[in-house]
Amino acid sequence: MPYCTKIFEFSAAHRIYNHNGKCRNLHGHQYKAEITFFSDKLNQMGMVIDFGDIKSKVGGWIMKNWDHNTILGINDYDLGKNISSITGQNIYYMSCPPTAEAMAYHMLHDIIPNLIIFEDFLCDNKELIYKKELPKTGNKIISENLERKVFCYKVKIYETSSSYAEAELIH
Ligand SMILES: Nc1nc2c(c(=O)[nH]1)N=C([C@H](O)[C@H](O)COP(=O)(O)OP(=O)(O)OP(=O)(O)O)CN2
Repeated sequence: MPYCTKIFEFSAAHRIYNHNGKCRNLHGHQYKAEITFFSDKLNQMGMVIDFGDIKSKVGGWIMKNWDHNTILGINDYDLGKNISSITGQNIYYMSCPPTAEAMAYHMLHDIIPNLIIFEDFLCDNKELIYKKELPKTGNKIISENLERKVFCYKVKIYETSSSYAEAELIH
C-alpha cells in the first residue's frame, strides 16, 4: 500500500508542568514533524496526495499555530496569560501537557482530519474520499476506480535529534 511523508520544521517554546526534571522550565525546541499519508490506490498522477497540498494545508496550520509560538497545557494558563500580556502572542493551549506524544496525537486525531478538505475531497468519517480523477493513463499501478481513500496515517514529532514520539492510526 502506498504512503507518502512530508517533513516540517518549526521552533516553539513549551514546558511540561509538574515534570520532575529540567523540562518543567520553559524552554524551546527546533521541532520536526513527519506527516505520513496513506491511500488504498494512487491517483492518476501516481500520487497518494500532492506534497504541495500537504505543505499548504498541514504546513500552513503548523506555521500559523505552532511555529515561533509557545505551546502549553491548559493547566498552565496563568503562565500563558503572563507571557501573552507582554509579547501579545496567541499562546497555543493543549488539553494535556505538551509532550511530543500529545502533539503527535493531537495533530493526527484533532487537527488533520478537519484540515484537509479540498474541493476535490469529501469527508466521510474522518477518511477522505477523492472523487475527481484525471483521465486514465494506462499505467497499471494507477487506480482505475473513480474513488479512493486518502488519510493521514502517522504523525511523528521530534523534540530533539534523538527524541521523538509518534501517533498512528490503528486499523
Ligand atoms: N516521553 C517524553 N519524554 C519527555 C518529553 C516528551 O515530550 N516525551 N519531553 C521532555 C522535555 O521537553 C525535554 O526538553 C526533551 O527531553 P530530552 O530528550 O531528555 O532532552 P535533551 O535536550 O536532554 O536531549 P538530548 O538529545 O539527549 O540532548 C522530557 N521528556
